[in-house]
Amino acid sequence: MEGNPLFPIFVKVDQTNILVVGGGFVGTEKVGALLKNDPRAAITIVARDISAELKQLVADKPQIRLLERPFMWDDLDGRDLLFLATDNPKLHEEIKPVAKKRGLLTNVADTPHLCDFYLGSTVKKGDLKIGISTNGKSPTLAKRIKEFLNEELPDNTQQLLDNLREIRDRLKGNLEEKIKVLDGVTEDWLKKN
Ligand SMILES: C[C@@]1(CC(=O)O)C2=NC(=C\c3[nH]c(c(CCC(=O)O)c3CC(=O)O)Cc3[nH]c(c(CC(=O)O)c3CCC(=O)O)/C=C3\N/C(=C\2)[C@@H](CCC(=O)O)[C@]3(C)CC(=O)O)/[C@H]1CCC(=O)O
Ligand SMILES: NC(=O)c1ccc[n+]([C@@H]2O[C@H](COP(=O)([O-])OP(=O)(O)OC[C@H]3O[C@@H](n4cnc5c(N)ncnc54)[C@H](O)[C@@H]3O)[C@@H](O)[C@H]2O)c1
Repeated sequence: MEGNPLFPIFVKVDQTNILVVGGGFVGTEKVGALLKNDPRAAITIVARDISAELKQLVADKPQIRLLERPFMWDDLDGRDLLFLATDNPKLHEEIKPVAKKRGLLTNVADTPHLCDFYLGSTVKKGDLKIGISTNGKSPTLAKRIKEFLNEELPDNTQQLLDNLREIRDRLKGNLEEKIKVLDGVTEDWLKKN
């Protein structure tokens, strides 16, 4: 396969039932990434020990459930997405095929071959969100591209989006005519900024 075959989607994590197994460094990173995108994210965390940092991160989020005990098979019931982030790779190998059979999409810390999906590096300017993937080749490069885009994207991006929405709502005519006008309005945006 040449190039990056991953299909990007943007998930509504406030209406997704997410299970994170493991509450150490990596578990905290994954929960942090979910909450940074949407503080309403619906997450259950099950871990033998949940770190003080993770407890603090979710302290003001009543929709997050903390289960401080070892993983049990029933924990998979009703989940949509699964993150495996324990320090026990054997446990991950065991859980993954069962999760797959039950139709769950799984991300396994540090184990690309067991992942159904990867997390991307994300850039956010108001309503604009850009997801970056290097197909697992270099998360460090993804981070650098994120920093570059954060720096270079104009500060008026949200204003432009709001204006475009207004223009779009006001425009009469068929879709083709609308696209023509909206293309015209945005043509020089990045060049001017
Ligand atoms: C988006 C982000 C979210 C997150 O998960 O935090 C993310 N990694 C981030 C950072 C980061 N991760 C690592 C470093 C250290 C330096 C380096 O290795 O480059 C840095 C950089 C840093 O921290 O500066 C270590 C690492 N990561 C993976 C492996 C395993 C392997 O490659 O085999 C190892 C080696 C572990 C080891 O050797 O011990 C694997 C994955 N990491 C991914 C995502 C997926 C691919 C995304 C893509 O295609 O680009 C994938 C495949 C699976 C997944 O995790 O979903 C976040 C983006 C940065 C940001 O936005 O700030
Ligand atoms: N620490 C890093 O910088 C880093 C970076 C990339 C990948 N990794 C990998 O990610 C994995 C997790 O690393 P970490 O640093 O988060 O480890 P950690 O020791 O900080 O956390 C492990 C977590 O798993 C929980 N756990 C272990 N067995 C369990 C079970 N049976 N049921 C429920 N919870 C259980 C522990 O209680 C703890 O909360 C490791 O495989 C590691 O190699 C670590």
